[in-house]
Amino acid sequence: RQGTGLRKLGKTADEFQQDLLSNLFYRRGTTVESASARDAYETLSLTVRDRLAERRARTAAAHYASNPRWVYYLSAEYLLGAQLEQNLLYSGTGDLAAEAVKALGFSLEDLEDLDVEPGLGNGGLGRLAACLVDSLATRDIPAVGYGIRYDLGIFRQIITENGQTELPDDWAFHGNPWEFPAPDDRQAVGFYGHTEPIPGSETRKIWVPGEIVLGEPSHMLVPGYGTETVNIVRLWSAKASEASFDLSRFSAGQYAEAVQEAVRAENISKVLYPDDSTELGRELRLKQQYFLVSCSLRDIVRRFRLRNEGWDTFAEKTVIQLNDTHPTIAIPELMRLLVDEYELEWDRAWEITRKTFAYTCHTLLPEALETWPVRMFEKLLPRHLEIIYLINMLFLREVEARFPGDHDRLRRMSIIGEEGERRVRMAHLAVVGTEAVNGVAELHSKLLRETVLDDFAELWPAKFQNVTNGVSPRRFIKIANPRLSDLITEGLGGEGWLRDLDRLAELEHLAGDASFAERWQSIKRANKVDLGLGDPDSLTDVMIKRFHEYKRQQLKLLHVITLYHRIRANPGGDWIPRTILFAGKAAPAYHAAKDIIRLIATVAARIEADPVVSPYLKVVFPSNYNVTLAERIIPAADLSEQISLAGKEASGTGNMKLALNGAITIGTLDGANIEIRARVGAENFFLFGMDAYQAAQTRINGYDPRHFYEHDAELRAALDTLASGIFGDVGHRVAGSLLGWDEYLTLADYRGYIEAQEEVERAWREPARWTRMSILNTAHSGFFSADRTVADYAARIWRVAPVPVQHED
Ligand SMILES: CCc1ccc([C@H](C)CC(=O)N[C@@H]2O[C@H](CO)[C@@H](O)[C@H](O)[C@H]2O)cc1
Repeated sequence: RQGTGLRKLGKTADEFQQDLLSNLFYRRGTTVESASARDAYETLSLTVRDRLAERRARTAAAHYASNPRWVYYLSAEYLLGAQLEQNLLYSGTGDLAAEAVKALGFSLEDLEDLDVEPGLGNGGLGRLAACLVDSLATRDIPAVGYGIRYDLGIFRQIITENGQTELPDDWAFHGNPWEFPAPDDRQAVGFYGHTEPIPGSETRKIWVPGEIVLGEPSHMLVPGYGTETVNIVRLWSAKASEASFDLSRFSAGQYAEAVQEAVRAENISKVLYPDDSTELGRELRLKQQYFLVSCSLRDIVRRFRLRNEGWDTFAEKTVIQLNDTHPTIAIPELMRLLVDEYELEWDRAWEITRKTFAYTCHTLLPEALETWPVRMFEKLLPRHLEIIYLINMLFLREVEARFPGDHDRLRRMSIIGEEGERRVRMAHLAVVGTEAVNGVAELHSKLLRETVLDDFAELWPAKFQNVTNGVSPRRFIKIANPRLSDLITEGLGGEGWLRDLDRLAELEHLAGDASFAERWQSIKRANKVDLGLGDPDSLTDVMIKRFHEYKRQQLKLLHVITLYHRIRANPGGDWIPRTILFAGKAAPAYHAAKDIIRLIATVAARIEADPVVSPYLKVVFPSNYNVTLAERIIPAADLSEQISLAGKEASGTGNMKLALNGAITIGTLDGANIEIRARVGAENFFLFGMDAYQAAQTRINGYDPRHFYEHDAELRAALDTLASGIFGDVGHRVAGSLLGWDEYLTLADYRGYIEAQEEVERAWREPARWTRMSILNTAHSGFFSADRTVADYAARIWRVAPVPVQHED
């Protein structure tokens, strides 16, 4: 430590207090007397950050000394969640902080309410990235997450009777104490322009961009839990090059024009695209993707060349995971750097590139698989299009050799789609240019091999893998549900389970213990009281996820209407009080999903106002679902709704978080539901509906939703009520789409779903049985830890090993 400049950061309450006060004075420039809550929050954050930065310094030293193989995670989205509570837990300073801020006249809770949640993602894909970087650090694996620092994150959602309204999310409006801007690591990124041949070289070209934008990184610390490792996430924001301000126009009074180029440049990282399943093909989105990729690859190459090793070790020292197709342009970009800038031979460069990348696919929806118009590529990235053409030509030669004369196969597999407007198929480029392709749950990976990417799986079967998703047990149990966490720690004799989640299985023998079960139940009730959105003794039935017709929030709505009818038909019946909680955002341009949100809000208000039904049924829809709200809702849930049409939800991760917190799943054989049911036991899972193959067959055989309308009286009554106009024309529209095409076979699965809900009610009437099922769901969900997911990637795709970081002396 001598001469390292690393200050000894005290562990005692006094020393922590000292640090807090000196940060208030020297870094916040204020005094105890005039300190505001924001002063206290910023100061506490810096004081905690210092302790993580100290570990970061030791981590960097250990990584430099061991010259390891690095994992680089490229993702257009990260849903990191609120930072303060996590960093207090991971730095072990929670109690010290609570004491110290009291002296400033604040409580930790006050300050946690000021904590930022960087909403730099849409949903599952973005949150998975956050859970994986957390587990990479916890498993001591050297890694960097690269992303975009959007000024405006996922929109803030307001829910009224008219449905969803979107407001900009200026998440860092008050600044963000958890990041370290690093302007000295800026990278220049080119766009547009043209290419020029290089005399004597048939593969190398010069690219003369028409526009240059600067990428400025700022990194956030990613501490491991119960270990010393602190990795980083590096987020790029677009800056205009110095020369962009047009002084002559300014002095001519053309102020807007003077800054226009700067605005254009900075627009690249201005806002996150709020779509999570339909590509809109906007040029700015492709610009964002190339911006992320170009900055990150230059940074990765800079870090590699610091060690002066030859290019042949690049793929040994580097594995780059592509989080869906969004960063796939990285493949031709690395080829451009190696061939055009570092003058490697094409074949050698291609060998290195293919060995460096791996691709994770997160969807099965055809409309979510990105394809970009060739003409847009030609304009925006002319050199990359040339490189893609050459990659495709050599690839099709390989296919031709393997399947001679099979022209239809060549057309199907080509990276360039020739139907109609010519388009670059990013998923095909991702498969061709990577060493490994994986789905995110067993069924998903199987369907990828059998459907979307079947030709590629036939050509390269060994390339296709499965890595089932996982979630962070620290954020989604320890931080979200401290009561349950403490009970588990008591039951298992220590907190080891937080780093070894399979140990939850030891809870099985407590499932029959009446006092343990009683405490388990009372914790769930206390969490419901905290949530304060419904009667804590009611069955809390939760559907929390992005709105999409394949996720079938519309099916849940049909259940609500059916319950509404049943209760009105028999007001004195022995009805189980139920609180049905919806939460989630819809992409602003996804009108069918927004209709469902609006209809739910209208139905909720009508039930609330109905004296016969409201004593038994309450529909709540808290707005602006995000990571922080998820942490509040999940511990309070009894029933977890995972009712997507089988074959559509790649995995789901909310299903895992809810099961880990003792919620019992009602669901279809889709995504990771299948693996949850296999592990918690069929008797602890409410199953219904067609499986993926039956669903596909139903569509092939010709599906007539009206058949179910005509042959199911309750379904007909529910649809008639929706269409009756009492819920406005939105009800009519939703009923119309279900009776018209019903893309996701909602009506076909209705009766099975209603019967499963009746099974739910029978189980709920036996509290001991329900609590036992709840405990066993938690006990057998250890597999769904993101630590296990990372261990799978590390062993089967990344081939990396942990690098221990020594404790401070
Ligand atoms: C082009 C627009 C776009 C944007 C995002 C996406 C994501 C892939 C959508 C997404 O978040 N997928 C979800 O990923 C989770 C993590 O693997 C899975 O658990 C979910 O099942 C899957 O829907 C697709 C298309």
